[in-house]
Amino acid sequence: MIDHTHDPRAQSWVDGAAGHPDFPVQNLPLGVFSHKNGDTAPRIATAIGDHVVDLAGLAADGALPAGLATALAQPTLNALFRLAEADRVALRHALFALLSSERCRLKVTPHLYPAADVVLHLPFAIGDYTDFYVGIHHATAIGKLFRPDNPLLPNYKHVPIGYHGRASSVRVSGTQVVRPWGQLKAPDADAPVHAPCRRLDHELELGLWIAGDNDLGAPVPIGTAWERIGGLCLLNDWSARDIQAWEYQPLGPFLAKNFATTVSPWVITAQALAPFRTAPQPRPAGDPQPLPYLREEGEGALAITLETTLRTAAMRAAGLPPHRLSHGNSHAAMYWTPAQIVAHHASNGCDLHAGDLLGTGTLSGPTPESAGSLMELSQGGKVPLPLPCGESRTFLEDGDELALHARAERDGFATIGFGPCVGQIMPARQPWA
Ligand SMILES: O=C(O)/C=C/C(=O)CC(=O)CC(=O)O
Ligand SMILES: [Ca+2]
Ligand SMILES: [Mg+2]
Repeated sequence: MIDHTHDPRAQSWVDGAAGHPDFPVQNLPLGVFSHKNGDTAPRIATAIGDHVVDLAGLAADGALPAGLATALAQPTLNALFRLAEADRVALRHALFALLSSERCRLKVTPHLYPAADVVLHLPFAIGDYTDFYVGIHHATAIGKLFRPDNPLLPNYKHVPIGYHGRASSVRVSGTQVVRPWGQLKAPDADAPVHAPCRRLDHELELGLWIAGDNDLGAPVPIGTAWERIGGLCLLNDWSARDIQAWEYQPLGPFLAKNFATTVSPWVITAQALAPFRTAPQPRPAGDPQPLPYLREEGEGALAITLETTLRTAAMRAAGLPPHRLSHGNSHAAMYWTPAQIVAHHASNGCDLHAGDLLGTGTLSGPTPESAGSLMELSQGGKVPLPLPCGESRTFLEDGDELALHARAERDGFATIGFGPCVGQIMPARQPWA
């Protein structure tokens, strides 16, 4: 739904919010923060420019729709996203009015804090996490590296492929990532060794935050699947490629991917993203049409600009900014849409609940510079990438800081950003010594 909250002429009275690259008043993402000093209990917030607004505080003052006060007083977004979509639309409209109208300055100011003074938390208590594989260029490229004769398996164009991930190790942006140990077996070795991962990689993905609930046994029809997407985030499905190559058959990724998954803290709501919905890429001639339960009409796809950057310890020491590793767009990457992912996941009656997290899969574009993992960028570790400071990388080294970025942009609309999804690699621990 596109309404006046998308008017590109609207500006917030909050200092620095007008023209902010991520959080102008047209975005109004939802998240959870606590104060660095003072009261450290987590509270629900929105971001506006370089500030956050405490929504529990605003609701307690009676400045937000009364029916939302209980959900807004919780330490996570689960209760708010269990409510009907209309409630989150009402919240967006109320926040837009409060933050764009100068008359509301006095009402909001007691609840406005500089982003630098707060810490952001995981926005949901995550019940379940599933990762898909809808990036067809990634699936083809990585398939070639794992299975040279058989890159894209015959099911790919019929079924949105996924694997069940692990919710316990999902962390918010900024959390350090400890290099995992695992079983590694070089192709020419007789036996595996147990050692720290040597081929540590990132995966550039979008995360879908589920809204609402469906009962066990009750599928989600494709026509209503978008209503179950509360919002999006960036997701880094850190991947230990050497562990993965040895363990993944026949059941798929396990310890190669469940040691850490990083998400960006702000939920970019489905309402904020409405102007950036577009028709899916037409399927190439000769590709099968989706089965009826996956057939989606209209503007089900998303056009979101994506970027990854890397900063090594040497670059940090030299005061250099992060180096761009890749840039692309979700529209060029996704063979299946967000609604197809949700409808397929629930098509057997699997119940999805508010705060569940679904990863899209790595969103590599069709060109080498838009690859969403180092495995692709370094062609399986064969071609090192040159970096500033005279360094190079095939895979991540200790001290490296990897960041994902995303923006939704379209002529005639204010650009909105996701805020970064960052993780720094820490050395493997030595639990076996
Ligand atoms: O075996 C393969 O082809 C590779 C599988 C994955 O790496 C799983 C995954 O995380 C998919 C993705 O992010 O696109
Ligand atoms: Ca993945
Ligand atoms: Mg993971």
